[in-house]
Amino acid sequence: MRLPERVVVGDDLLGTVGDEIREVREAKRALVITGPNVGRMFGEVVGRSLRDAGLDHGILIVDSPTKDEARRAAERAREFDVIIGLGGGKPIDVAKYAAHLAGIWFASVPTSAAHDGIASPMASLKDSDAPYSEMMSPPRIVIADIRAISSSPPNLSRSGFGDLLAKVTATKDWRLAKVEVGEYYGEYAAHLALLSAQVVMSNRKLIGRMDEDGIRVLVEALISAGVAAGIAGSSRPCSGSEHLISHALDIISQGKGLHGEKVGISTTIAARLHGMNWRRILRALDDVGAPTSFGQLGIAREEVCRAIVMAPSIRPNRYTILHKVRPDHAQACSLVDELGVA
Ligand SMILES: NC(=O)C1=CN([C@@H]2O[C@H](COP(=O)(O)OP(=O)(O)OC[C@H]3O[C@@H](n4cnc5c(N)ncnc54)[C@H](OP(=O)(O)O)[C@@H]3O)[C@@H](O)[C@H]2O)C=CC1
Ligand SMILES: O=C(CO)COP(=O)(O)O
Ligand SMILES: [Zn+2]
Repeated sequence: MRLPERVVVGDDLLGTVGDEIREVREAKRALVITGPNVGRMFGEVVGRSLRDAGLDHGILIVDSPTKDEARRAAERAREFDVIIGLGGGKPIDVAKYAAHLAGIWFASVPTSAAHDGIASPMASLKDSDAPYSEMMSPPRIVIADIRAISSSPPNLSRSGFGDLLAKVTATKDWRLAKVEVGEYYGEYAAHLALLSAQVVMSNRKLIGRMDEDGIRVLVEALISAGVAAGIAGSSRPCSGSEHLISHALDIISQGKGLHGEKVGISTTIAARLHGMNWRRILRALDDVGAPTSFGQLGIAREEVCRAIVMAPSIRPNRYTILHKVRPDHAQACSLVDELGVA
């Protein structure tokens, strides 16, 4: 099992990043990897906290989560003892991969609650051979500043809610794979991932308000889901057929919609194929104000039909309901029409 050593969740933590880093391990030089907007918003406060804690630091702005970008970051990181991934899923994934290549540890400092990669040991890099995550090491420390995350645009938190709902079908797919193809099924990791979905489902009204109380529930659930992946040793408890549809859309409809938005809507399709209550998933998305149709993300019906057909070929060795049903184009389109998610 690969788990973070320390997880700190609370208010106004960005100004304590330097002290937290020093608390976990002796370090003299920290490289902050962040995005352009987040760097502008929070780079200074984090930089000051590092200086105050006696750490020299550099800042690297990354635009896209590619392996090329992560390799460049790893080269730069050779002059540093620790990498800090500050921002959304993309800089955190680049930080994770760069730390892995450079052989140093890294800290995850999320500024949004849009995905469950905050505490997970996986990174998704976009120019890799495969359009899904690879195993790395988890962050040694996670510092989640609820106040900063609560001030992020609400569509980011709604996306995180969608990424968590996915655990309902991801864990169902995992159990199916045990029954149909004899895959290892981790009962504990599956229950933990499912719990993160159940907790946000039952707190959806609170989360929908997007205040600090609701965001805290969401962030803790995202961290828990990442821990479930750390326990399983793969993203299996967090990613099933719904993620395959979203990965296919990343290829077919590049740049449209956030990861968790696509995953959330795709969860209704996966739930329908499993014979589960898909309307409940759709209502939950609606209750927090998340998109309930691909059209809202600028993705056309035809693109969704093609993504459903493509999805089973995306990832070898991860059996899901899509591998069992293998919908053809006409069946995929009628599924989309039945659910009204086009
Ligand atoms: N490793 C894993 O286990 C997982 C990885 N992922 C990956 O994560 C990525 C998706 O992450 P996601 O966070 O949705 O996308 P991004 O990292 O692209 O973040 C989306 C946008 O939010 C902005 N942002 C972040 N925080 C704030 C804030 N506080 N205020 C204002 N704007 C903010 C970012 O700014 P800026 O431009 O500065 O970056 C960016 O423009 C995908 O690549 C996906 O594959 C998803 C799930 C799990
Ligand atoms: O997004 C993820 C979990 O939420 C990672 O899943 P993948 O391994 O399918 O990329
Ligand atoms: Zn995901």
